[in-house]
Amino acid sequence: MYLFIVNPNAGHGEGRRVWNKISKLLRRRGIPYEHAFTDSREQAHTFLQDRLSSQETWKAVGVVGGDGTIHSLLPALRHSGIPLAVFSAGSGNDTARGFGIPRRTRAALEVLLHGLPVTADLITVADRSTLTALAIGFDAEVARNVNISRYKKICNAVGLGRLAYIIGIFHTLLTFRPGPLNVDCDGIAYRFESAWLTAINNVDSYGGGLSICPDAKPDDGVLDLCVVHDCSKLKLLLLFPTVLFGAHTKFSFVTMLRGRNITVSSPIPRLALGDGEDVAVTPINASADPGAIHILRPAPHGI
Ligand SMILES: Nc1ncnc2c1ncn2[C@@H]1O[C@H](COP(=O)(O)OP(=O)(O)OP(=O)(O)O)[C@@H](O)[C@H]1O
Repeated sequence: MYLFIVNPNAGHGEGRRVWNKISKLLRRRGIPYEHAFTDSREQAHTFLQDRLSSQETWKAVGVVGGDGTIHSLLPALRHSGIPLAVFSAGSGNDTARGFGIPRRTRAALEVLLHGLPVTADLITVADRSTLTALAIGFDAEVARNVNISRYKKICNAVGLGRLAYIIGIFHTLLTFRPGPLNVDCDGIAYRFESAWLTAINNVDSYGGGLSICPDAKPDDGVLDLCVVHDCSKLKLLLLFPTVLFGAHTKFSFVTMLRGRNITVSSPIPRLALGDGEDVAVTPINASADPGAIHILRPAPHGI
C-alpha cells in the first residue's frame, strides 16, 4: 500500500492539480493507496505518525507539495526505513532538484513505483530535521519577506514566482544590516566581521535552484557551508547571478567550509530557515544525521 500526503495549497494550488493527476493514474492502474489532504505541518505529522504505526505495510510515502511540505514529514519518516517519493508541487522544489527527481507527475509516479531507494543525510537543529538547506541571515530574511509579501501572490498569479525573490532581495537590502558572525566547524573557529548570510547545505541548491554549495552531496555524512561576508551591497547583488551556476565560490568574500558539527552565533540574532520554514534563531548548532532518511530516485537505467 502507498500512502500520500497532499498539501493542496503548495505552489499556489499546484498541489491539488498534481494530486488530481496522480489519483487518476493510480485508479487507472489499480494501485492501492491511502491519502490525506493536510493544511498544516502539525496535522501532517500527526497523521503520518498515526498511519506509520498502524498494522499496514507501507511501500512508500508519496508527498505532493514543495520543500516545506516535505519538511513537515521528516520527523515521522526519520529512521523509519520507509522511502519517500516526491511529487513536486511547490515554488522552489529544491528537494526534487537535489535528488534528480523529475518534475513531471507521470515520471515522478514511475519513480514511486520503480525507483531506487537511496539513503540521505538530514541536518539536525534543536531536534528538528531539515533535508535540503538551512539559510541563516540575509537569505532567510529575503525568504521571510517574500512569503509575507503581496508581491509574491501577484508574481505567482502571473507565473513569475522567481521575480518575487528578486524584488525580495531589494526589499530586504533596505533593512538588513550585516554584522559579526562566529562559526565553529568541527572544532575549528572562524570569525567574520561583517557577515551577510550563511547557508548550511545537504543538497547543492536552495531558494529554487541557487547552487549555493555546488559540491554538497546528500549522502556523504557531511554538511557544506557557504558564508558571504565583508562585501558591499553592490557586490552582494552581483553575487546572486553567479550563484545560479555555483560560480561564486572563488570570490574572496565567499568562504566555503565542510563539517559534521557546526555552530553559528552572532551578536545580532539571525533567523534560520530550514527547507524554507522557520526553524531557529542564532545561536544554532547544526549537525549531520547521516543516512537518516530513504528517498526514491529514478532507477539508473531510465524509468
Ligand atoms: N504537510 C503540510 N500540509 C499543508 N501545509 C503545509 C504542510 N507543511 C507545511 N505547510 C505549509 O504550507 C506552506 C507551503 O508549502 P510548501 O513550502 O510545500 O510549498 P511552496 O512554498 O509553494 O513551495 P517551496 O517550499 O518548494 O517553495 C508551508 O510554508 C507551510 O506553512
